[in-house]
Amino acid sequence: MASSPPPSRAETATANFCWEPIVGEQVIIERLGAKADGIAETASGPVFVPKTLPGETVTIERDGSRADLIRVDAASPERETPFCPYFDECGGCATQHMKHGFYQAWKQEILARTLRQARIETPVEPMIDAHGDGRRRVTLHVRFPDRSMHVGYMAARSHRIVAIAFCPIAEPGLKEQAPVIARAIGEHLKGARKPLDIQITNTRTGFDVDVRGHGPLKDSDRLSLIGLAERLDLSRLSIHGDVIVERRPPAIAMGRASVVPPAGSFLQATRLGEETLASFVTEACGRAKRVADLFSGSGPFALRLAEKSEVHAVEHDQGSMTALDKAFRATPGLRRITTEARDLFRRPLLTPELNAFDAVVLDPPRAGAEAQAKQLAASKVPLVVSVSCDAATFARDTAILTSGGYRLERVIPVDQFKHSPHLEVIGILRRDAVKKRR
Ligand SMILES: C[S@@+](CC[C@H](N)C(=O)[O-])C[C@H]1O[C@@H](n2cnc3c(N)ncnc32)[C@H](O)[C@@H]1O
Repeated sequence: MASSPPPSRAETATANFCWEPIVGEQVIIERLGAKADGIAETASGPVFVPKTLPGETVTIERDGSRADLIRVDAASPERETPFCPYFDECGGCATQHMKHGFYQAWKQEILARTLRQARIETPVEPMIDAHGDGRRRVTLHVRFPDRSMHVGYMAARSHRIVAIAFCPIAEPGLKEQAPVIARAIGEHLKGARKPLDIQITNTRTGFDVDVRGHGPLKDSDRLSLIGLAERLDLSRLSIHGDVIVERRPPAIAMGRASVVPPAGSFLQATRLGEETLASFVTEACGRAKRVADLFSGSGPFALRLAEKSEVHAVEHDQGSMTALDKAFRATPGLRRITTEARDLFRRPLLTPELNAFDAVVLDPPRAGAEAQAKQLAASKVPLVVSVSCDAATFARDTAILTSGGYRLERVIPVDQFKHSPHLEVIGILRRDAVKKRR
């Protein structure tokens, strides 16, 4: 019987790619992907290796195109010792192994490249560090595999929990207290053994905790959680936004106002991030008489803009609109703020409505504001300040606005999610006065 020739390297690699993990393979990292993974080109295609840098020789274990780092054999001069003891395992941070200058240049280039691909030529300004005292909100996970309880963050690209005693990138106070709170809540709800996601926000009056993943509570659980909130001195405790107990209103300072956002609603990740974004927004709007703040949340921009301008705030979450209205009424000396709960994806402000404003601020979720940008592109509004947490949708929406006659004057990256690939960006767009048609 004729023996078949030995498989080529590519065939072996392809076979391994399909069927079994490869352990102990050495590769060279060529570049970084948008999520900060190092990318090595192999015979079976690109392989993504987290926590590696271009030029490094590393040994990996891989399953298809995804790999885990076993060791760095030859390190890049841009490699830094991570300051967090959990970094190697934890999926929360992706870039602590990069030297600061390298990290900044890499992040800035992701934005610049995305804009170039959308044929937007405006130069990107230097990135502003807005980490400040750290994240004011963290989400910890509680899982009940087997008979045990695990509390921590998810491991990178996995549902495995990495137990942590503290999170060094959270605000002082929150960094050690968050795992204590999550564990205590897990202990109280462990009877149901449901996976829990516990969002903890550091507010002016204490920790505001929203628990996701648990179904409706039994009366006995409810009572025991009220007792726990007392013992942990929480300001508020809610399950899926349903408030179990509010011992003190969990207030957040927004400019001169104090806001109590609805449980579990959106909040900028760091105080300095919010202040930095808001200061660019208010500076660009200057003394504009009427400003529309679209996707306004509980009003971090509206409440600051109202020191000089009348503001119409629009957002789909009715709770956020109520919180903003209440804060406005309790703050003396502000110009008028009106609020409107409206789904801006399905019902964007229409061009004739937009034409009543001297400036429009946009701050949509990651999906962007395509429908709203199209209405703006046809409007006469002289100034649009576009705030975004997603470079790709920012580029898409900006291209819509520039094709409608806006000039993109400035692009400012704001690094609120330090140690991650996420980046905030502010675009300032103006159009010259549109002559009235006869
Ligand atoms: C990135 S956040 C910005 C919020 C606010 N500007 C801030 O800085 O806190 C986006 C906001 O858009 C709201 N949102 C999401 N989808 C929406 C929709 N379809 N229509 C209107 N608002 C929406 C969210 O509730 C959230 O408050």
